[in-house]
Amino acid sequence: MIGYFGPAGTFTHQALLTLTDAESTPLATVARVLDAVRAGEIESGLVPIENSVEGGVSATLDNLAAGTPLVIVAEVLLPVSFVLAVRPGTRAEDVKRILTHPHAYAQTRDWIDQNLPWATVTEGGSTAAAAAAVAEPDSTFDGAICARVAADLYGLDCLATDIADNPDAVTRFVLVRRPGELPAPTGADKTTLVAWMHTDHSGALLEILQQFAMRGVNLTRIESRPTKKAFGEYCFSIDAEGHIGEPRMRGTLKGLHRICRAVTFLGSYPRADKVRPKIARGFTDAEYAAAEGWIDDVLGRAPKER
Ligand SMILES: O=C(O)C(=O)Cc1ccccc1
Repeated sequence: MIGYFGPAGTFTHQALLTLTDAESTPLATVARVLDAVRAGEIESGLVPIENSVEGGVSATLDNLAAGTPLVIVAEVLLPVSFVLAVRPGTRAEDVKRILTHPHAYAQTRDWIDQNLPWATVTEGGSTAAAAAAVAEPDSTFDGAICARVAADLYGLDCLATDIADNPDAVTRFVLVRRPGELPAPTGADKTTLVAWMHTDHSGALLEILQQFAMRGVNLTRIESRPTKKAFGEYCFSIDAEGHIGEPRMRGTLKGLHRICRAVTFLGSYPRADKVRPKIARGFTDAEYAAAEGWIDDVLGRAPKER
């Protein structure tokens, strides 16, 4: 059973339908999805992690960083487009109170300011939960910013469609499981991790970045997040190109383990866009293997199984 950030009609639900038609169940918050996976109540869970306008989804990044480690086994990229959904009969001038998810508001803020300057916006739940709340006859909310499917599902009318400030917005979702066998390397993979650095010396972040740079490993996302343990203390949430099964990435992870206070490995999995990294001279698997072979020769030992 796959859990997803619900209820039915969320963008996460749509992302899930592009991935599989396996049996699924909605859960009301990102934390509930991740905790249900940890508890073994569901096999895997799909949650939003990043979008092209707002950046990282803090609820997901922080829960993955701090909770019992889970691993990402797949990612989905979904173009998102928003509608303003209302109970049938509601006119634009009647839309005084809007309910939506914080990331949906962040992506439609200018449109709301320009078109409904009298409206106040409340952030909470998911976009589909907002649509369901607006559909209640005695709802205190007049409109929801959500996906068109959510408006249809909860019997609402669309007062406006395609209201995103940035029409090309894309959201990335990840499917997580309890740690176990990892997806095999495909040559177009990503690795996600959290680096908890020592804070007692200068240059600690530079040392972390060096571990990637010196092995030709490109980053696709890096964000500092508060550790929530002490004011001013941060960890780094990182996505990098490559798979832990590849020597460049293994070396990077080993290097990070040596220099960091802790490293939380959050998975190596195929990239949704299937983009293969450009591997610079000196960093290919064959060159790593040749270097190991050379050491074996120098030490006069039989080549190891690699
Ligand atoms: O609330 C939803 O529908 C979600 O799945 C989270 C979300 C919100 C806004 C853009 C993309 C994903």
